Amino acid sequence: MTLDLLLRGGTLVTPAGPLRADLGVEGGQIVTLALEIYAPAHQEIDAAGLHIFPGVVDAHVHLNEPGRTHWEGFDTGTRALAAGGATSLLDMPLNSSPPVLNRAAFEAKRAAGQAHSRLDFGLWGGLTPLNLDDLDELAACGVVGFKAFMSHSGLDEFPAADDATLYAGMQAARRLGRVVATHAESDAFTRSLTQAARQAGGQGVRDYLASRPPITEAEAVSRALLYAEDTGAALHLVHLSTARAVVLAAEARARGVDVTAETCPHYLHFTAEDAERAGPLLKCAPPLRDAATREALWTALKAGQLDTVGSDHSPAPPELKTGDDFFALWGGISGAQSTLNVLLNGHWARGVPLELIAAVTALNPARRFGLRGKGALTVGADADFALVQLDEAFALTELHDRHQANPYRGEPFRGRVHATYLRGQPVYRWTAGGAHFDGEVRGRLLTPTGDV
Ligand SMILES: NC(=O)N[C@H]1NC(=O)NC1=O
Ligand SMILES: [Zn+2]
Ligand SMILES: [Zn+2]
Repeated sequence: MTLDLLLRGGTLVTPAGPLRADLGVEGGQIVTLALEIYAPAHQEIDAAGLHIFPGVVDAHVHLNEPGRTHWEGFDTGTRALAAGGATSLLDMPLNSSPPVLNRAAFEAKRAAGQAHSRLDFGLWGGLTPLNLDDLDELAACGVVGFKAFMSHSGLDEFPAADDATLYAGMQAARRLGRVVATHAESDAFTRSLTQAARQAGGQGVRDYLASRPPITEAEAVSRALLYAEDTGAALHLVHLSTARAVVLAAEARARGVDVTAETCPHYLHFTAEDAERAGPLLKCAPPLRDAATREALWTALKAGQLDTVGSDHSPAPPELKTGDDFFALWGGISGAQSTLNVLLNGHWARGVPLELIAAVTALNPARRFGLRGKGALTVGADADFALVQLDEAFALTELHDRHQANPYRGEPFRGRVHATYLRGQPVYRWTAGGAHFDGEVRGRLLTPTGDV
């Protein structure tokens, strides 16, 4: 047997911890793992001194193609993801246009992904009052789950799910064997607090932060958990920004609710004070919180109470991030490239184990969304991995997403991604000469196997 590729001398980040081992690839899959592999190979890579992470499965990105490719698209978005060590992504049903609310919109986005995605991609369908009748056909198309907003989404074409819609959507999702993901902020709270702030003439960053206090998240999370408990649906709480919400999820899980919790790198890396300084680049919903909350999220992560970390990469053109009225600016953070790096900073500064980083960025999202062959460095899995020089310090200056403005620009990190491989082929390589992307587009549609 001649292997296609042999990685020699690296340290694999396995679920049981870092392990010095060689890794052999054939036909795009990992076919052998051993302390030393003697089989001949067409290509050998000296991975001595490098850590090999399972490719990041970013379950929360907004690539916005078709329809808003000038905000972000599959080509630029997947370049940034690959440079950050990602090999798979799950794209949200908005802010592409039309949003993925039915079969035709699914097919349009699938075609765009197949034409332009450098990475394997799965698609979320939307759950809104407009498309309860379309959930069955979206499931048949292969959506990984249904995403609902419990407050205004920022786009009128993707209306928030009222309580009855969310409940009915969960009943359908349970029947269809799909996860429901919620953007859990209370519409009643956010709407009235926003209105009150604006009526009082508030239009600054502090006014915005104050209009979405932690109770707006806790209240919506509680309601979503109650509905999941009642319907038996699988619930994925995206972008939790407070430890209180994480605790609510953990308590529900302890009493048998099928719930997983995501946070995002920006809640682990930045604070409200950073937002006050940096302004529009750090506008997001839920908003950034204080330093104590950030610390509590790291603690929850280390305690295993956060299942996944997704980027919620949601960029917009500079003109939508410019203006005096902070409420009117686009809310969304450009973070596709930096998820693994934020977590590696947590490894260095807070002792987050490498295998936990691999779990929240790869294994857990792959399992939760039924992505067979993804998420771990095991024999039979797709040969998706990132080669990382763990102790290499650098400032993030080369960003590959569509727009240059990025809150992570210049941030100090330690742990540089030197190469990313998808199904045994390089998609990204970093050398002293700079970044190199493989010319070919090979992304495949990922559909859930059903074991959610
Ligand atoms: N529509 C959209 O991308 N919204 C995202 N942006 C953000 O900051 N929070 C979100 O849910
Ligand atoms: Zn959201
Ligand atoms: Zn999002």
